[in-house]
Amino acid sequence: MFEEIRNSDIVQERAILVGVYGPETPRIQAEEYLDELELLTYTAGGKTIDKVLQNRMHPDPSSYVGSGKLRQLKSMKGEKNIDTFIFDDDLSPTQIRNIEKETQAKVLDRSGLILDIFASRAKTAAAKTQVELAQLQYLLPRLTRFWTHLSRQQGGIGTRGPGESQIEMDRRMIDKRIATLKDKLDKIDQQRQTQRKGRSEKVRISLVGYTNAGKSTLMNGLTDTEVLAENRLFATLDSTVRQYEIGNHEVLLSDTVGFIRKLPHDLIASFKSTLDEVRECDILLHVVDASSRVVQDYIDVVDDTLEDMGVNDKKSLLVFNKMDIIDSHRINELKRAYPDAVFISAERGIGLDKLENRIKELIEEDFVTKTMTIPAAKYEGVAFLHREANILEKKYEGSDIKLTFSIDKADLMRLNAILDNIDTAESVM
Ligand SMILES: Nc1nc2c(ncn2[C@@H]2O[C@H](COP(=O)(O)OP(=O)(O)OP(=O)(O)O)[C@@H](O)[C@H]2O)c(=O)[nH]1
Ligand SMILES: [Mg+2]
Repeated sequence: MFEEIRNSDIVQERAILVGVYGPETPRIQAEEYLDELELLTYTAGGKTIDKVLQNRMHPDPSSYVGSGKLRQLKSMKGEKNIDTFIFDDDLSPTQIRNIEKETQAKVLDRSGLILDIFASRAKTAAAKTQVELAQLQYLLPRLTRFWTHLSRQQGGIGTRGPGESQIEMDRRMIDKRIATLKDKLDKIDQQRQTQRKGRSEKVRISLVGYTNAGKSTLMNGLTDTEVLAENRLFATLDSTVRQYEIGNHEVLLSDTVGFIRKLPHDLIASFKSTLDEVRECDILLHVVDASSRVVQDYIDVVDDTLEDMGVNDKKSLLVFNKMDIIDSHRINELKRAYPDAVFISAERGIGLDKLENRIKELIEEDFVTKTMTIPAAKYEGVAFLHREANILEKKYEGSDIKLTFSIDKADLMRLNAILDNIDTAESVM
């Protein structure tokens, strides 16, 4: 009995997905987008019953699709017992209101859906605060609709929404909450900056990429840890950092939130603290799901998002993942198109050695090998080298120590400052 009630509670919301195609978005691309929207809907706990695409020059400003299509949606709602229409683009408050009025169903747009997923998946305090901030910023311009919606539920059809003054009051309340959340995020930000300072000597590598590309699986494969990886979008919402070694280099590898086409702008802004890990790293590993039909689209979305975040001059390596599920013909095609990329299967552990070698090469690009004879009195310099450099050879010559080491160029400058330019220094490379 109890079980039955539980089951009826978790009946999935039944949704129809709606998109448009036309001169700017060819049909095949629009179909791919709706497939992605279906995965988003599934991630949010909904079930896609049908997908509807309309050929239009532009989305209709008052109702996104044309009025004929809107009537069709309405009749589909009755026939297929639909709860919700989910639109692939962001809708204006007016569009949402008009579509809801005509179809008498719940209407969601892409940003609303993504925010909902983020809200349900946020686990850490930081992620929760960041999502709430983005949600309120999304809600603010839509407040009128929100209220008419509420009052309809409370007072039945025909009840008028609350007066302007009540909306105004609510707006002020939300503004206040937004300010509080921003304060809270500033504090989290400061804490994280302090944490990051403490580990500045290590090479920092960030995994970035489209959601579901396999970033967390790769993190697990490289570092032998267990971060959550699953076939839903946005499995990871906060960043996780793991220390690990490549060659002789100590590396901090971070896994973070994935990107998606049309990620709501408020969301990127409020995830600043999480994404600082990416902003401040030395090397980006851009993970791509090679089994996708639209690989370059995914790469572009990630590159554009990085640019929006102000990240554009980092060393980066393209990593094509999921090689185990694509055929050799396609692999060759990709290898020709992306000659500098590394091809792996994070899940099967294929190609990880090669990937590590490439990472090592990238790290060492910035390294120089030096031999120096350091007088024992300059022990601070010796200590610095033990901390920051790879010591390749060490010989005692009387009270002096002769060291051969490889070191990051920036650290070499710091070393020179410490040693006050010892004149016995000689370069090997
Ligand atoms: N076939 C195959 N599947 C893989 C591979 N790597 C990851 N996957 C699957 O892809 C899905 C997503 O993997 P995740 O590691 O969670 O992806 P992510 O990039 O961290 O995703 P988000 O955190 O959601 O942005 C999971 O179902 C993995 O099992 C691979 O090499 N081959
Ligand atoms: Mg992940």
